[in-house]
Amino acid sequence: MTMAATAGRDDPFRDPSLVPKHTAQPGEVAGVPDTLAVGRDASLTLGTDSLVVLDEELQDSKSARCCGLSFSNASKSTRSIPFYNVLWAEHSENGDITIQYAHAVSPKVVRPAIVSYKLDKPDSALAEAWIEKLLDRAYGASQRQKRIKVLVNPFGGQGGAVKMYHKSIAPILAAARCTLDVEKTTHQGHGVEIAQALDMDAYDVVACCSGDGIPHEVWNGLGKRPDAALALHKIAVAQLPCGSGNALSLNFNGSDSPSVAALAVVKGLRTPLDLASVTQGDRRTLSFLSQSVGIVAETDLATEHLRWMGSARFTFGVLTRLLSQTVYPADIAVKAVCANKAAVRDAYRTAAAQPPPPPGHPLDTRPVPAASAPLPALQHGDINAPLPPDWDLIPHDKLGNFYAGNISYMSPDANFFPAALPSDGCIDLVRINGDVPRLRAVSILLGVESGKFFDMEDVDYQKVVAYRILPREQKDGYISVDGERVPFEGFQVEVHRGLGTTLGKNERGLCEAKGV
Ligand SMILES: Nc1ncnc2c1ncn2[C@@H]1O[C@H](COP(=O)(O)OP(=O)(O)OP(=O)(O)O)[C@@H](O)[C@H]1O
Repeated sequence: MTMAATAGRDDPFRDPSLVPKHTAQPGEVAGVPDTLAVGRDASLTLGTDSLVVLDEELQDSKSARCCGLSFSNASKSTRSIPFYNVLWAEHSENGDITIQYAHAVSPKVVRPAIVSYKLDKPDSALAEAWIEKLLDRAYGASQRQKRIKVLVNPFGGQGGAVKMYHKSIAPILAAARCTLDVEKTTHQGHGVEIAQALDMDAYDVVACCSGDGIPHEVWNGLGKRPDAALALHKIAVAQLPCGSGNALSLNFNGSDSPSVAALAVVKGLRTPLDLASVTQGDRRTLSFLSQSVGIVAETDLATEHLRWMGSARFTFGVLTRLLSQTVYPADIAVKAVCANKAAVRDAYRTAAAQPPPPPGHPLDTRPVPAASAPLPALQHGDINAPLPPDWDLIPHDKLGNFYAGNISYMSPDANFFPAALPSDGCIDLVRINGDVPRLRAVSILLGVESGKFFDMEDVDYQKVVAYRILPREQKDGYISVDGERVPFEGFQVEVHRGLGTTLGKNERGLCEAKGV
């Protein structure tokens, strides 16, 4: 991402007043100058992608260090702050203009910083109009001053969520003038209860300082309400990564670093997200991330005792099972939309080539559901209904990995579903046989990290709108829905296009991942 750290690369001799003029966008205040003179030798200019601070005193002023500006090259008098990093700006009666921004301390850490200057001649109308223009560039179509219900799971990840929230997240949200209502989860399922009772008119976002478990609970809580469709549409669920699995943040904030994710949430665009109904027994659960049966589920859920290994735990777990060529027989029926990789790639490229909304226009153009609309009815029945006549139940005797994903990244180095489109109404389904020769199996595992996975011949990859899977010949085993263990019995999944809402960086609503 472009951050304040790039400031040092700017040409120190460039005259910011010569920065190409930005074309006025609808809603922008016409006639407001891009450059404000702030003192004898200083100016603030709205450049193409950043706010350019020209200040002769930056060359030797140590006091300006408290402003958080970078002094890697003390001879420079020009610094730029990417608009993306600008959090807030305001002015006082006596002509002070104060700009708060997220300063990149390192690629994984941003901290709030301030630049403050006095206008040459106090002019409230000018200051106000210029600040409006700056905030317009800084936020674009993203809502300013979001009202956020923050849920902190004190036991998420290594148990450091409360500390991470106060140290890395809250300062960024506060600097952006978000309205915050913070609550710690006190027990399992608390996220469901909070979302179920949430005052929908009081918040725009529920941000979870947690792993993927709390977002899963929040979407399910919203889904239990009598006004589920409206609640899922109105309330964006985001993650401020503080857990052991932070896939939601990796895919939409482009990072699993708490402070960088906080900035992404501040700047996030409302992004429609498919949610899938998983029916099992007589239960119906919403899934935003994944369902897995076989090697991934077993590795994820059966290796808790290896947590001390950190991220190597997963690789180790998969390797031991690959080498023993474990199979997990099942009968599977799918309703496919893209039945082969060529069709999948085509669908991805078509979506990725769509023009983004015009500047200032929202990405989310879904119609608002009626206030009384509940969760959508199942189009294909549940797991207990007869198999829809156009689905075939196909025996998979050698199944090794059954993995269905709604978004791309499952963990930091695993872009497992590179073709995933968050609101295409499909879930991406990967199937790999468990009896592939060991060396090839290992190369598949390595292919996930290297990005070659999708094209490997042993990897079956489809886009489906619904499926049913019935495990066979195993007394017990592991099934994971969004990383949580569910009973070992058959289940059916049906995708609801754009039923949920998250916040994302991508102007086309795509995941922050390399596609296909
Ligand atoms: N105060 C609490 N005490 C015990 N469990 C809680 C509490 N708050 C939340 N939980 C539960 O913790 C689970 C995991 O949460 P989360 O996803 O935040 O963390 P994680 O570290 O990524 O998860 P995991 O333990 O699954 O790896 C959720 O199922 C949630 O219900």
